Amino acid sequence: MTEMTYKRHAHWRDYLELTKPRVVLLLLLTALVGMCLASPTWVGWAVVTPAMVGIGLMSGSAAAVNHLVDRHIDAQMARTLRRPLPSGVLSPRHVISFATIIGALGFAVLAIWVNMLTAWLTLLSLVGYAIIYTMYLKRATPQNIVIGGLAGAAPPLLGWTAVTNEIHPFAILLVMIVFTWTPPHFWALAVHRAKDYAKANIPMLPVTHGIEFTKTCILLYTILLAIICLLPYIVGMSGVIYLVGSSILSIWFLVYAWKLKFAPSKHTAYSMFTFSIWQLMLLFVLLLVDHYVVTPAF
Ligand code: HEM
Ligand SMILES: CC(C)=CCC/C(C)=C/CC/C(C)=C/COP(=O)(O)OP(=O)(O)O
Repeated sequence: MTEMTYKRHAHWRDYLELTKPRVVLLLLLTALVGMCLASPTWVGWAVVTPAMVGIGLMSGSAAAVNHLVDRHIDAQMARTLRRPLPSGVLSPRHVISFATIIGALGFAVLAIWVNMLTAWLTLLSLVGYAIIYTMYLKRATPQNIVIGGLAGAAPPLLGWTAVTNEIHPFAILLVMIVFTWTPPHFWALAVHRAKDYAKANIPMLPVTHGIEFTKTCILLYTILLAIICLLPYIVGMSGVIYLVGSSILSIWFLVYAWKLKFAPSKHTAYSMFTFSIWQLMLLFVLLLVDHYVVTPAF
């Protein structure tokens, strides 16, 4: 693309948009909860600050690479065509430089001030999302987001290893929660936006297997999620505040999934997508509150 086609000068907000800031904020909340649950007492800002900065920068870098790789398909979908690359506000070269700089900076922060295990695992997540999911899986299989979801689910583990420098089964349990949450989160949106994905020729589940099959998968994953959300209480990681709060959230999410399958209105799919974000956020806030209020040190 030549300079002639740029519509306006780039603004710092365009760079911020490349990092998918709201997604990264929720990822960081899950990382923070991983850090806090890794220790019975407050872990201290000396670990929390560099871990959040490093994980945040590397997630933002992964998101910017996603914008770069997807710029042609983003230009074909109503939801994404106004992004900085398809709208011609930023050039691919700008985006490559930006993603490289913040990605390398994030890795350096983790390597210097946190630990190498966390730095490598975060790099693995970056590669998982930016390369494996975006470049290959997204275009190859309707299971793209299930497998790719592992990268987005990693931050609680990254937070945990930042504190302890080891991989603990409780951290894997937190990863499993986000991993199982991802299909209903995304497929609810994909049902709402199925025509967009079909137009851009992306093999998302509603495009390849139809809306009804996708709704059944959403319901099954939501049931699985409700079961997995009981595990933190069952294994003694969390207490009764978590149990009560998470059960309410699970039932609420199940009602959405049930309604989407058996009694949908025009808005059910999008409302369920919006609720999914609140559900995950509140679930992790509950883990945090419960940890400091009722759960004895393990
Ligand atoms: C492969 C995994 C995932 C896929 C395919 C996916 C897909 C999407 C898509 C397409 C949107 C855009 C909706 C829109 O523009 O209206 C979105 C929004 C969002 N996602 Fe995900 N997501 C995934 C994982 C995650 C994870 C792991 C988190 C956080 C823990 C997350 C948090 C969010 C948030 C907060 C939004 C709202 C963003 C906004 O309002 O700008 N997502 N997701
Ligand atoms: C280092 C680390 C933890 C990396 C994970 C980074 C990350 C930003 C994960 C979020 C997953 C996500 C928003 C997928 C949507 O991509 P999409 O291309 O399907 O959606 P789009 O059409 O909105 O771009």
